[in-house]
Amino acid sequence: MNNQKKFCDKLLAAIESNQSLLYLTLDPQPETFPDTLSITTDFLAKAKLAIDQTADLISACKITLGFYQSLGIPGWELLQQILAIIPPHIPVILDAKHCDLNTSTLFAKTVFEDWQVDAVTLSPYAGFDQVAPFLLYPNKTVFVLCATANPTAAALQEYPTPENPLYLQLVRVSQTWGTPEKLGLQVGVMPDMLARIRQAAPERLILVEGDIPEQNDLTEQNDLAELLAAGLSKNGEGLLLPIPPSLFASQEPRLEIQKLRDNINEQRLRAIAGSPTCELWLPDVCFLQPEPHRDLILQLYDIGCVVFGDHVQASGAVFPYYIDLRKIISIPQIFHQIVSAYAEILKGLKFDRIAGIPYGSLPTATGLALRMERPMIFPRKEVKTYGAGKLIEGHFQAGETIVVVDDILISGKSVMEGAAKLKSAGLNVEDIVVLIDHEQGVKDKLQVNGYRAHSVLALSEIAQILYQANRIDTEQFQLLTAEH
Ligand SMILES: O=P(O)(O)OC[C@H]1O[C@H](OP(=O)(O)OP(=O)(O)O)[C@H](O)[C@@H]1O
Ligand SMILES: O=C(O)c1cc(=O)[nH]c(=O)[nH]1
Repeated sequence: MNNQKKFCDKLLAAIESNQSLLYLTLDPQPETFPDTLSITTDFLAKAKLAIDQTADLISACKITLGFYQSLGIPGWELLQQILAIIPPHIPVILDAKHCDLNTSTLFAKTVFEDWQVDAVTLSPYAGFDQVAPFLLYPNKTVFVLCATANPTAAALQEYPTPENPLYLQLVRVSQTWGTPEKLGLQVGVMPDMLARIRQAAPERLILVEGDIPEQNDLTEQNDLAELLAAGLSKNGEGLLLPIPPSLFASQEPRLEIQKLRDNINEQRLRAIAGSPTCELWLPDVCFLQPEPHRDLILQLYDIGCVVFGDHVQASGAVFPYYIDLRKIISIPQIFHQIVSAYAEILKGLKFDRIAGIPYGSLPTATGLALRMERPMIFPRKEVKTYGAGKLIEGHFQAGETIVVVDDILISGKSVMEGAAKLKSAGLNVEDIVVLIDHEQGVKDKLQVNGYRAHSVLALSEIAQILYQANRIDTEQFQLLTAEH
Protein backbone atom coordinates (compact mmCIF):
# COMPACT_ATOMS: atom_id res chain seq x y z
CA MET A 1 0.00 0.00 0.00
CA ASN A 2 1.33 3.43 -0.90
CA ASN A 3 1.34 5.37 2.33
CA GLN A 4 3.13 8.35 0.84
CA LYS A 5 0.05 9.72 -0.85
CA LYS A 6 -2.32 11.91 1.10
CA PHE A 7 -5.70 10.41 1.99
CA CYS A 8 -7.51 13.30 0.35
CA ASP A 9 -5.47 13.04 -2.89
CA LYS A 10 -6.03 9.30 -3.05
CA LEU A 11 -9.72 9.76 -2.37
CA LEU A 12 -10.14 12.49 -4.97
CA ALA A 13 -8.30 10.40 -7.56
CA ALA A 14 -10.54 7.39 -6.82
CA ILE A 15 -13.72 9.53 -6.89
CA GLU A 16 -12.59 10.97 -10.21
CA SER A 17 -11.54 7.75 -11.91
CA ASN A 18 -14.45 5.62 -10.62
CA GLN A 19 -16.94 8.50 -10.65
CA SER A 20 -18.19 7.31 -7.30
CA LEU A 21 -18.94 8.51 -3.77
CA LEU A 22 -19.55 4.94 -2.63
CA TYR A 23 -17.36 3.07 -0.21
CA LEU A 24 -17.13 -0.66 0.38
CA THR A 25 -17.43 -1.98 3.92
CA LEU A 26 -15.25 -5.02 4.63
CA ASP A 27 -16.54 -6.33 7.95
CA PRO A 28 -16.67 -9.96 9.12
CA GLN A 29 -20.11 -9.72 10.71
CA PRO A 30 -21.08 -13.03 12.30
CA GLU A 31 -24.79 -12.66 11.50
CA THR A 32 -24.05 -12.57 7.77
CA PHE A 33 -22.23 -15.91 7.96
CA PRO A 34 -24.05 -19.25 7.92
CA ASP A 35 -23.00 -21.66 10.69
CA THR A 36 -21.52 -23.98 8.06
CA LEU A 37 -18.76 -21.47 7.27
CA SER A 38 -15.91 -20.30 9.42
CA ILE A 39 -15.80 -16.52 9.52
CA THR A 40 -12.04 -16.31 9.95
CA THR A 41 -11.25 -18.52 6.98
CA ASP A 42 -14.17 -17.80 4.64
CA PHE A 43 -14.46 -14.04 5.06
CA LEU A 44 -11.27 -13.42 3.12
CA ALA A 45 -12.71 -15.04 -0.02
CA LYS A 46 -15.95 -13.09 0.42
CA ALA A 47 -14.01 -9.84 0.77
CA LYS A 48 -11.87 -10.63 -2.29
CA LEU A 49 -14.99 -11.18 -4.34
CA ALA A 50 -16.55 -7.93 -3.10
CA ILE A 51 -13.38 -6.04 -3.98
CA ASP A 52 -13.23 -7.63 -7.46
CA GLN A 53 -16.86 -6.73 -8.04
CA THR A 54 -16.50 -3.11 -6.95
CA ALA A 55 -12.88 -1.96 -7.40
CA ASP A 56 -13.90 0.37 -10.25
CA LEU A 57 -17.14 1.46 -8.57
CA ILE A 58 -15.92 2.73 -5.20
CA SER A 59 -13.79 5.56 -3.88
CA ALA A 60 -12.78 3.99 -0.52
CA CYS A 61 -12.94 0.91 1.69
CA LYS A 62 -14.01 1.01 5.33
CA ILE A 63 -13.01 -1.54 7.92
CA THR A 64 -14.72 -1.68 11.33
CA LEU A 65 -12.07 -2.58 13.86
CA GLY A 66 -14.50 -4.00 16.45
CA PHE A 67 -15.51 -6.93 14.22
CA TYR A 68 -11.90 -8.01 13.83
CA GLN A 69 -11.05 -7.45 17.51
CA SER A 70 -13.93 -9.64 18.58
CA LEU A 71 -12.44 -12.60 16.66
CA GLY A 72 -9.31 -12.55 18.80
CA ILE A 73 -5.93 -13.46 17.31
CA PRO A 74 -7.42 -14.91 14.09
CA GLY A 75 -9.23 -11.57 13.71
CA TRP A 76 -5.93 -9.65 13.83
CA GLU A 77 -4.48 -11.98 11.20
CA LEU A 78 -7.59 -11.55 9.07
CA LEU A 79 -7.28 -7.78 9.33
CA GLN A 80 -3.73 -7.90 7.94
CA GLN A 81 -4.88 -10.14 5.10
CA ILE A 82 -7.77 -7.83 4.26
CA LEU A 83 -5.52 -4.76 4.30
CA ALA A 84 -3.16 -6.55 1.91
CA ILE A 85 -5.82 -7.28 -0.73
CA ILE A 86 -7.24 -3.77 -0.97
CA PRO A 87 -5.89 -2.23 -4.19
CA PRO A 88 -3.29 0.45 -3.35
CA HIS A 89 -5.17 3.23 -5.13
CA ILE A 90 -8.25 2.76 -2.91
CA PRO A 91 -7.94 4.67 0.39
CA VAL A 92 -8.69 2.70 3.55
CA ILE A 93 -10.68 4.16 6.43
CA LEU A 94 -10.39 2.32 9.73
CA ASP A 95 -13.64 2.72 11.65
CA ALA A 96 -12.21 2.53 15.15
CA LYS A 97 -14.12 5.36 16.88
CA HIS A 98 -11.07 5.55 19.08
CA CYS A 99 -11.63 7.61 22.21
CA ASP A 100 -8.82 7.26 24.70
CA LEU A 101 -6.36 9.99 25.51
CA ASN A 102 -3.74 7.70 27.05
CA THR A 103 -3.44 5.42 24.04
CA SER A 104 -3.93 7.91 21.20
CA THR A 105 -0.25 8.34 20.34
CA LEU A 106 0.39 4.61 20.28
CA PHE A 107 -2.82 3.83 18.46
CA ALA A 108 -2.11 6.50 15.82
CA LYS A 109 1.34 4.96 15.25
CA THR A 110 -0.10 1.46 14.94
CA VAL A 111 -2.86 2.30 12.49
CA PHE A 112 -0.99 4.84 10.37
CA GLU A 113 2.57 3.48 10.43
CA ASP A 114 2.16 -0.27 10.94
CA TRP A 115 -1.19 -0.94 9.29
CA GLN A 116 -0.82 1.99 6.89
CA VAL A 117 -4.49 2.83 6.75
CA ASP A 118 -5.25 6.24 5.27
CA ALA A 119 -7.88 7.52 7.68
CA VAL A 120 -9.40 6.67 11.04
CA THR A 121 -12.63 7.49 12.82
CA LEU A 122 -12.44 9.00 16.32
CA SER A 123 -14.96 9.67 19.01
CA PRO A 124 -14.44 13.27 20.16
CA TYR A 125 -15.34 13.10 23.82
CA ALA A 126 -11.79 13.28 25.16
CA GLY A 127 -11.23 16.53 23.26
CA PHE A 128 -8.51 17.90 21.06
CA ASP A 129 -5.64 16.30 23.02
CA GLN A 130 -6.94 12.91 22.01
CA VAL A 131 -7.28 13.85 18.33
CA ALA A 132 -3.96 15.73 18.04
CA PRO A 133 -1.65 12.66 17.84
CA PHE A 134 -3.53 11.54 14.72
CA LEU A 135 -3.34 14.97 13.12
CA LEU A 136 0.45 14.90 13.36
CA TYR A 137 0.54 12.52 10.39
CA PRO A 138 0.56 14.89 7.42
CA ASN A 139 -0.89 12.44 4.87
CA LYS A 140 -3.61 11.00 7.03
CA THR A 141 -7.14 12.12 7.85
CA VAL A 142 -9.43 11.68 10.82
CA PHE A 143 -13.21 11.53 10.82
CA VAL A 144 -14.78 12.76 14.03
CA LEU A 145 -17.99 11.02 15.02
CA CYS A 146 -20.68 13.72 15.25
CA ALA A 147 -24.08 12.13 15.24
CA THR A 148 -25.40 8.59 15.01
CA ALA A 149 -28.82 7.35 13.91
CA ASN A 150 -29.27 5.34 17.08
CA PRO A 151 -32.56 6.60 18.60
CA THR A 152 -31.30 6.57 22.20
CA ALA A 153 -28.37 8.80 21.20
CA ALA A 154 -30.79 11.71 20.79
CA ALA A 155 -30.77 12.30 24.56
CA LEU A 156 -27.11 13.22 24.27
CA GLN A 157 -26.79 14.47 20.72
CA GLU A 158 -29.67 16.90 21.01
CA TYR A 159 -28.78 18.14 24.45
CA PRO A 160 -29.61 20.76 25.73
CA THR A 161 -32.22 21.58 23.06
CA PRO A 162 -32.91 20.26 19.57
CA GLU A 163 -32.53 23.87 18.32
CA ASN A 164 -29.01 24.18 19.69
CA PRO A 165 -27.83 20.58 19.93
CA LEU A 166 -24.54 19.22 21.21
CA TYR A 167 -23.77 17.61 17.85
CA LEU A 168 -23.59 21.03 16.17
CA GLN A 169 -21.31 22.33 18.90
CA LEU A 170 -19.16 19.29 18.23
CA VAL A 171 -19.01 20.20 14.55
CA ARG A 172 -18.03 23.79 15.35
CA VAL A 173 -15.32 22.75 17.80
CA SER A 174 -13.86 20.05 15.57
CA GLN A 175 -13.68 22.56 12.69
CA THR A 176 -11.01 24.33 14.73
CA TRP A 177 -9.01 21.13 15.27
CA GLY A 178 -7.87 20.51 11.72
CA THR A 179 -8.14 21.64 8.12
CA PRO A 180 -10.87 20.15 5.90
CA GLU A 181 -8.20 17.92 4.32
CA LYS A 182 -7.18 16.51 7.70
CA LEU A 183 -10.48 16.32 9.52
CA GLY A 184 -13.86 15.09 8.29
CA LEU A 185 -17.08 14.23 10.10
CA GLN A 186 -18.85 10.90 10.58
CA VAL A 187 -22.63 11.02 10.59
CA GLY A 188 -25.42 8.43 10.64
CA VAL A 189 -28.14 8.11 7.99
CA MET A 190 -30.40 10.97 9.10
CA PRO A 191 -31.28 13.57 6.49
CA ASP A 192 -32.38 16.23 8.99
CA MET A 193 -29.21 16.12 11.04
CA LEU A 194 -27.09 15.74 7.94
CA ALA A 195 -28.61 18.92 6.49
CA ARG A 196 -27.85 20.89 9.65
CA ILE A 197 -24.32 19.53 9.81
CA ARG A 198 -23.75 20.34 6.14
CA GLN A 199 -24.97 23.86 6.75
CA ALA A 200 -22.61 24.28 9.70
CA ALA A 201 -19.68 22.68 7.86
CA PRO A 202 -20.04 23.35 4.13
CA GLU A 203 -16.34 22.59 3.66
CA ARG A 204 -16.07 19.19 5.42
CA LEU A 205 -16.06 15.68 4.01
CA ILE A 206 -18.83 13.65 5.67
CA LEU A 207 -18.50 9.91 6.08
CA VAL A 208 -22.03 8.54 6.22
CA GLU A 209 -22.45 5.47 8.37
CA GLY A 210 -25.35 3.02 8.28
CA ASP A 211 -27.75 1.62 5.73
CA ILE A 212 -28.46 4.20 3.05
CA PRO A 213 -31.67 4.00 1.00
CA GLU A 214 -31.04 2.18 -2.28
CA GLN A 215 -33.27 4.35 -4.38
CA ASN A 216 -35.36 7.46 -4.66
CA ASP A 217 -38.80 6.89 -3.37
CA LEU A 218 -40.55 9.81 -1.83
CA THR A 219 -43.23 7.52 -0.46
CA GLU A 220 -40.58 5.68 1.53
CA GLN A 221 -39.49 7.05 4.87
CA ASN A 222 -35.93 6.87 3.67
CA ASP A 223 -35.37 8.46 0.33
CA LEU A 224 -31.94 8.51 -1.30
CA ALA A 225 -32.55 11.85 -3.02
CA GLU A 226 -33.48 13.45 0.30
CA LEU A 227 -30.33 12.11 1.96
CA LEU A 228 -28.15 13.39 -0.88
CA ALA A 229 -29.84 16.79 -0.97
CA ALA A 230 -29.16 17.08 2.76
CA GLY A 231 -25.52 16.02 2.68
CA LEU A 232 -23.93 16.91 -0.64
CA SER A 233 -21.82 20.03 -0.73
CA LYS A 234 -22.69 22.83 -3.15
CA ASN A 235 -20.34 21.35 -5.72
CA GLY A 236 -22.00 17.93 -5.53
CA GLU A 237 -19.25 16.37 -3.42
CA GLY A 238 -18.33 16.09 0.25
CA LEU A 239 -20.06 12.77 1.01
CA LEU A 240 -18.87 9.19 1.28
CA LEU A 241 -21.70 6.66 1.25
CA PRO A 242 -21.64 2.96 2.14
CA ILE A 243 -22.79 0.35 -0.36
CA PRO A 244 -25.89 -1.20 1.29
CA PRO A 245 -25.06 -4.85 2.17
CA SER A 246 -28.37 -5.98 0.64
CA LEU A 247 -27.00 -5.20 -2.82
CA PHE A 248 -24.44 -7.99 -2.41
CA ALA A 249 -27.30 -10.41 -1.76
CA SER A 250 -29.02 -9.47 -5.03
CA GLN A 251 -28.81 -11.57 -8.23
CA GLU A 252 -26.43 -9.16 -9.90
CA PRO A 253 -24.58 -7.20 -7.22
CA ARG A 254 -22.28 -5.35 -9.60
CA LEU A 255 -25.15 -4.14 -11.73
CA GLU A 256 -27.11 -2.98 -8.69
CA ILE A 257 -24.11 -1.15 -7.25
CA GLN A 258 -23.46 0.48 -10.61
CA LYS A 259 -27.12 1.63 -10.72
CA LEU A 260 -26.81 3.11 -7.24
CA ARG A 261 -23.57 4.87 -8.15
CA ASP A 262 -25.13 6.34 -11.31
CA ASN A 263 -28.24 7.41 -9.44
CA ILE A 264 -26.06 9.21 -6.88
CA ASN A 265 -24.14 10.88 -9.70
CA GLU A 266 -27.38 12.14 -11.26
CA GLN A 267 -28.32 13.71 -7.92
CA ARG A 268 -24.85 15.21 -7.71
CA LEU A 269 -25.33 16.88 -11.08
CA ARG A 270 -28.69 18.21 -9.90
CA ALA A 271 -27.07 19.59 -6.74
CA ILE A 272 -24.45 21.41 -8.83
CA ALA A 273 -27.03 22.75 -11.29
CA GLY A 274 -29.16 24.07 -8.41
CA SER A 275 -26.30 25.79 -6.58
CA PRO A 276 -25.41 29.39 -7.23
CA THR A 277 -21.73 29.69 -8.11
CA CYS A 278 -21.40 32.80 -5.98
CA GLU A 279 -23.72 32.45 -3.06
CA LEU A 280 -23.71 35.20 -0.48
CA TRP A 281 -23.33 33.71 2.95
CA LEU A 282 -23.88 35.87 5.97
CA PRO A 283 -21.17 35.24 8.52
CA ASP A 284 -21.82 34.05 12.02
CA VAL A 285 -19.07 36.10 13.63
CA CYS A 286 -19.69 37.58 17.03
CA PHE A 287 -17.46 40.54 17.70
CA LEU A 288 -18.11 40.26 21.43
CA GLN A 289 -16.28 36.94 21.61
CA PRO A 290 -12.89 37.03 23.38
CA GLU A 291 -11.26 35.96 20.08
CA PRO A 292 -13.57 37.45 17.45
CA HIS A 293 -11.17 36.76 14.61
CA ARG A 294 -10.46 33.12 15.29
CA ASP A 295 -12.90 31.80 12.66
CA LEU A 296 -11.62 34.23 10.08
CA ILE A 297 -7.98 33.35 10.71
CA LEU A 298 -8.64 29.62 10.48
CA GLN A 299 -10.59 30.08 7.27
CA LEU A 300 -7.83 32.21 5.75
CA TYR A 301 -5.34 29.49 6.57
CA ASP A 302 -7.60 26.72 5.28
CA ILE A 303 -7.96 28.39 1.88
CA GLY A 304 -4.16 28.64 1.59
CA CYS A 305 -3.49 32.29 2.45
CA VAL A 306 -0.46 31.43 4.62
CA VAL A 307 2.32 29.63 2.80
CA PHE A 308 5.78 28.67 4.01
CA GLY A 309 9.13 28.63 2.18
CA ASP A 310 11.34 31.52 1.06
CA HIS A 311 9.34 34.23 -0.71
CA VAL A 312 10.34 37.62 -2.04
CA GLN A 313 8.08 40.32 -0.60
CA ALA A 314 6.83 43.44 -2.40
CA SER A 315 9.61 45.36 -0.62
CA GLY A 316 12.29 43.02 -2.06
CA ALA A 317 13.05 41.41 1.31
CA VAL A 318 12.96 37.61 1.52
CA PHE A 319 10.82 36.03 4.29
CA PRO A 320 10.34 32.30 4.99
CA TYR A 321 6.57 32.68 4.41
CA TYR A 322 4.10 34.63 2.34
CA ILE A 323 0.63 35.85 3.18
CA ASP A 324 -1.29 35.46 -0.06
CA LEU A 325 -4.49 37.43 0.26
CA ARG A 326 -5.39 37.33 -3.42
CA LYS A 327 -7.45 34.17 -2.86
CA ILE A 328 -10.15 35.77 -0.73
CA ILE A 329 -12.04 37.36 -3.61
CA SER A 330 -12.95 33.91 -4.96
CA ILE A 331 -14.63 32.78 -1.74
CA PRO A 332 -17.60 35.07 -1.18
CA GLN A 333 -18.34 34.07 2.39
CA ILE A 334 -14.80 34.82 3.53
CA PHE A 335 -14.64 37.98 1.46
CA HIS A 336 -17.89 39.07 3.07
CA GLN A 337 -16.46 38.57 6.58
CA ILE A 338 -13.37 40.52 5.62
CA VAL A 339 -15.30 43.47 4.25
CA SER A 340 -17.39 43.44 7.46
CA ALA A 341 -14.26 43.50 9.58
CA TYR A 342 -12.81 46.49 7.67
CA ALA A 343 -16.20 48.23 7.89
CA GLU A 344 -16.14 47.96 11.70
CA ILE A 345 -12.94 50.04 11.70
CA LEU A 346 -14.00 52.48 8.98
CA LYS A 347 -17.22 53.23 10.91
CA GLY A 348 -15.18 55.05 13.53
CA LEU A 349 -13.20 57.19 11.06
CA LYS A 350 -13.96 60.50 9.32
CA PHE A 351 -13.51 60.44 5.54
CA ASP A 352 -15.12 61.51 2.29
CA ARG A 353 -13.87 58.77 -0.02
CA ILE A 354 -12.24 55.37 0.13
CA ALA A 355 -9.05 54.69 -1.83
CA GLY A 356 -7.81 51.15 -2.52
CA ILE A 357 -4.13 50.43 -3.19
CA PRO A 358 -3.86 48.45 -6.44
CA TYR A 359 -4.18 45.74 -7.28
CA GLY A 360 -4.78 43.57 -4.22
CA SER A 361 -7.07 45.99 -2.39
CA LEU A 362 -9.24 47.22 -5.22
CA PRO A 363 -11.91 44.52 -4.70
CA THR A 364 -11.97 45.22 -0.94
CA ALA A 365 -12.22 48.98 -1.45
CA THR A 366 -15.05 48.37 -3.94
CA GLY A 367 -16.88 46.14 -1.43
CA LEU A 368 -16.44 48.75 1.29
CA ALA A 369 -17.60 51.60 -0.94
CA LEU A 370 -20.79 49.70 -1.72
CA ARG A 371 -21.32 48.56 1.86
CA MET A 372 -20.70 52.00 3.39
CA GLU A 373 -22.23 53.94 0.53
CA ARG A 374 -19.14 56.09 0.13
CA PRO A 375 -17.44 56.94 -3.17
CA MET A 376 -14.23 55.20 -4.16
CA ILE A 377 -11.11 56.32 -5.97
CA PHE A 378 -7.69 54.74 -6.47
CA PRO A 379 -4.17 55.90 -7.19
CA ARG A 380 -2.81 54.02 -10.19
CA LYS A 381 0.17 51.75 -9.76
CA GLU A 382 1.50 52.85 -13.16
CA VAL A 383 0.15 55.75 -15.17
CA LYS A 384 -1.13 54.75 -18.60
CA THR A 385 0.60 56.26 -21.59
CA TYR A 386 -2.70 56.37 -23.45
CA GLY A 387 -6.33 57.35 -22.71
CA ALA A 388 -6.80 59.97 -19.98
CA GLY A 389 -3.35 59.18 -18.52
CA LYS A 390 -4.53 59.84 -14.97
CA LEU A 391 -2.60 59.18 -11.78
CA ILE A 392 -5.81 58.88 -9.76
CA GLU A 393 -8.92 57.17 -11.09
CA GLY A 394 -12.41 58.19 -10.04
CA HIS A 395 -13.99 61.51 -9.17
CA PHE A 396 -12.78 63.66 -6.28
CA GLN A 397 -12.27 67.24 -5.17
CA ALA A 398 -9.09 68.65 -3.71
CA GLY A 399 -9.36 69.14 0.05
CA GLU A 400 -11.37 65.97 0.65
CA THR A 401 -10.26 63.42 3.21
CA ILE A 402 -9.44 59.96 1.97
CA VAL A 403 -9.15 56.76 3.97
CA VAL A 404 -6.60 54.43 2.36
CA VAL A 405 -7.36 50.71 2.34
CA ASP A 406 -4.76 48.03 1.72
CA ASP A 407 -4.59 44.31 2.43
CA ILE A 408 -1.29 43.98 4.26
CA LEU A 409 1.35 46.23 5.79
CA ILE A 410 4.82 44.75 5.47
CA SER A 411 7.28 47.65 5.07
CA GLY A 412 4.56 50.27 4.59
CA LYS A 413 6.12 51.35 1.28
CA SER A 414 3.05 50.63 -0.88
CA VAL A 415 0.55 52.52 1.26
CA MET A 416 2.90 55.47 1.69
CA GLU A 417 3.48 55.68 -2.06
CA GLY A 418 -0.29 55.47 -2.68
CA ALA A 419 -1.00 58.11 -0.05
CA ALA A 420 1.69 60.38 -1.52
CA LYS A 421 -0.02 60.20 -4.94
CA LEU A 422 -3.36 61.14 -3.38
CA LYS A 423 -1.77 64.02 -1.48
CA SER A 424 -0.10 65.29 -4.65
CA ALA A 425 -3.64 65.84 -5.99
CA GLY A 426 -4.58 67.98 -2.98
CA LEU A 427 -6.31 65.24 -0.97
CA ASN A 428 -5.85 64.68 2.78
CA VAL A 429 -4.82 61.24 4.00
CA GLU A 430 -4.78 60.60 7.73
CA ASP A 431 -5.98 57.03 8.19
CA ILE A 432 -4.75 53.82 6.62
CA VAL A 433 -6.71 50.59 7.24
CA VAL A 434 -5.33 47.12 6.47
CA LEU A 435 -6.44 43.55 7.06
CA ILE A 436 -3.07 42.36 8.37
CA ASP A 437 -0.37 44.28 10.21
CA HIS A 438 2.94 42.52 9.89
CA GLU A 439 3.94 44.45 13.05
CA GLN A 440 7.64 44.92 13.77
CA GLY A 441 7.26 48.69 13.98
CA VAL A 442 5.56 49.41 10.66
CA LYS A 443 2.64 51.25 12.30
CA ASP A 444 5.12 53.46 14.19
CA LYS A 445 6.90 54.16 10.94
CA LEU A 446 3.62 55.28 9.38
CA GLN A 447 2.89 57.46 12.39
CA VAL A 448 6.22 59.21 12.01
CA ASN A 449 5.16 59.93 8.42
CA GLY A 450 1.85 61.41 9.57
CA TYR A 451 -0.56 58.47 9.17
CA ARG A 452 -2.67 56.58 11.70
CA ALA A 453 -2.62 52.90 10.80
CA HIS A 454 -5.43 50.53 11.81
CA SER A 455 -5.52 46.78 11.26
CA VAL A 456 -8.07 44.00 11.62
CA LEU A 457 -5.47 41.33 12.41
CA ALA A 458 -1.86 41.27 13.59
CA LEU A 459 0.58 38.66 12.33
CA SER A 460 1.39 37.56 15.91
CA GLU A 461 -2.34 36.99 16.57
CA ILE A 462 -2.58 34.92 13.39
CA ALA A 463 0.46 32.86 14.42
CA GLN A 464 -0.92 32.30 17.92
CA ILE A 465 -4.35 31.15 16.75
CA LEU A 466 -2.95 28.88 14.04
CA TYR A 467 -0.56 27.34 16.53
CA GLN A 468 -3.25 26.80 19.17
CA ALA A 469 -5.50 25.22 16.54
CA ASN A 470 -2.69 22.91 15.50
CA ARG A 471 -2.68 24.28 11.95
CA ILE A 472 1.04 25.10 12.20
CA ASP A 473 3.86 23.45 14.10
CA THR A 474 6.35 25.06 16.48
CA GLU A 475 8.88 25.73 13.74
CA GLN A 476 6.30 27.47 11.56
CA PHE A 477 5.07 29.46 14.57
CA GLN A 478 8.63 30.64 15.18
CA LEU A 479 9.04 31.60 11.51
CA LEU A 480 5.91 33.75 11.64
CA THR A 481 6.88 35.46 14.88
CA ALA A 482 10.65 35.94 14.35
CA GLU A 483 12.12 39.38 13.57
CA HIS A 484 12.42 40.06 9.82
O1 LIG B 1 4.09 47.14 2.96
P1 LIG B 1 4.76 46.67 1.70
O2 LIG B 1 6.16 46.21 1.93
O3 LIG B 1 4.64 47.67 0.61
O4 LIG B 1 4.01 45.35 1.25
C1 LIG B 1 2.62 45.24 1.20
C2 LIG B 1 2.09 45.46 -0.20
O5 LIG B 1 2.46 44.36 -1.03
C3 LIG B 1 1.34 43.87 -1.73
O6 LIG B 1 1.17 44.48 -2.94
P2 LIG B 1 1.95 44.03 -4.25
O7 LIG B 1 3.04 45.02 -4.52
O8 LIG B 1 2.34 42.63 -4.16
O9 LIG B 1 0.97 44.29 -5.42
P3 LIG B 1 -0.46 43.78 -5.89
O10 LIG B 1 -1.43 44.32 -4.88
O11 LIG B 1 -0.59 44.49 -7.16
O12 LIG B 1 -0.48 42.31 -6.01
C4 LIG B 1 0.18 44.23 -0.82
O13 LIG B 1 -1.03 44.31 -1.53
C5 LIG B 1 0.58 45.55 -0.21
O14 LIG B 1 0.15 46.62 -1.01
O1 LIG C 1 0.08 41.12 -1.11
C1 LIG C 1 0.27 40.33 -0.21
O2 LIG C 1 -0.63 39.63 0.21
C2 LIG C 1 1.65 40.24 0.38
C3 LIG C 1 2.64 41.07 -0.04
C4 LIG C 1 3.90 40.93 0.54
O3 LIG C 1 4.84 41.63 0.23
N1 LIG C 1 4.07 39.97 1.49
C5 LIG C 1 3.08 39.16 1.86
O4 LIG C 1 3.31 38.27 2.72
N2 LIG C 1 1.88 39.30 1.29
